[in-house]
Amino acid sequence: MSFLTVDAGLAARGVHLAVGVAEGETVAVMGPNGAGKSTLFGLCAGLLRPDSGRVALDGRVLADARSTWIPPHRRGVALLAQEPLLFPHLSVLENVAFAPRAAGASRATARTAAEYWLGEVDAADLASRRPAQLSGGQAQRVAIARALAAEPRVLLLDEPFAALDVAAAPALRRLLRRVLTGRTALVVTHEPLDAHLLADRVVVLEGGRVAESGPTAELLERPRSPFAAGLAGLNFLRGRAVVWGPTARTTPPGHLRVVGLGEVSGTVPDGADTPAAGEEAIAVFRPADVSVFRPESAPHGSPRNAWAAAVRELEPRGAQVRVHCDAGSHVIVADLTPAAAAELDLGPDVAVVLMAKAAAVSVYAA
Ligand SMILES: Nc1ncnc2c1ncn2[C@@H]1O[C@H](COP(=O)(O)OP(=O)(O)OP(=O)(O)O)[C@@H](O)[C@H]1O
Repeated sequence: MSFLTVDAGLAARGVHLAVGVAEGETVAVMGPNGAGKSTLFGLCAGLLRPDSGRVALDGRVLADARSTWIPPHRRGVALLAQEPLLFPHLSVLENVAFAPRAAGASRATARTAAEYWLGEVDAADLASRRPAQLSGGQAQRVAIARALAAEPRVLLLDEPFAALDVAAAPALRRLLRRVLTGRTALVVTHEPLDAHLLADRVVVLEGGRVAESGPTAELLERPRSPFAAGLAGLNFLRGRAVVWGPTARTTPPGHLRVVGLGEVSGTVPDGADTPAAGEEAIAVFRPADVSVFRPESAPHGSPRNAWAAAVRELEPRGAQVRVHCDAGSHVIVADLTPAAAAELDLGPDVAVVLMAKAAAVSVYAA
């Protein structure tokens, strides 16, 4: 059983989340707006009460839909908000000492603890300042020290870099990497890089449910949800695996039928699960591996995937042009050079044929 176990729902929000976190594990929580990230934190921190299921920490139920309710300050769960919420009238040291004081420590013990944690976040020299005299990055470090001074068993960080300017983020990222090592924590982030640097594992939420979970690198390489595919910058199609004939053709070995698009051929990557016929399967491919043709000049009889599509919009993207296309009921994006986009005279509503070699399409079981 996990150290922190959430298997809890809030019907009014259409949310039911099942998430387990091992002791000492840091988990990145990702997902689009409204996916349930804040609800997950609220359930853990004691800001929301589940109306089904329960939340438990180290075998002790923190909240359930019936009678159990441990109040926030007795859970051993610290929530760090996007904005560092420091008491404006207290010094930095007093802010950090507040947590041990509230837990019953003597003034001297609380002060010693505060000095220790300020040292841990490289903010010892800020001890006598007021919050108004801190930069955003400094205030966030102090807020982290305060959260840690409460000696929480679980730390919840809600987009810790959201309120920081880009210049302050790298130092805080290094700091968090250090303090999160071996700590039980959940971190909401929109950055795959932060998931990779700070967390052991990613949980992706979509529509109030856990869509997928796994090590960051694996999730980006073989996403199983449209959201994770978006993070990885990949086109994503979901369908059912098909096997042709009594002996399935083996090159290319992966085929799936995608509703609203047709058949897609790809290759099962090493280490991925080959889908059985009829099973749900996923195809992903890079926008750079999609070729765009005008219908009249599209090559025929090629073994590639070919989809009739219409350009929806063009988007400049660094040295490339990203072409968003409607192909059946799906959106497929292709990256072209500006010269190629100009030569094809692409624009909204222009009819095109999109092609992708089976070797460039990864197919695996959903
Ligand atoms: N106070 C509220 N009352 C009712 N429903 C809410 C409330 N807050 C959020 N919801 C709903 O609960 C669902 C989950 O929302 P939640 O805020 O947990 O998502 P989120 O992943 O944190 O989103 P964001 O990235 O926008 O912060 C959504 O359908 C949302 O509309």
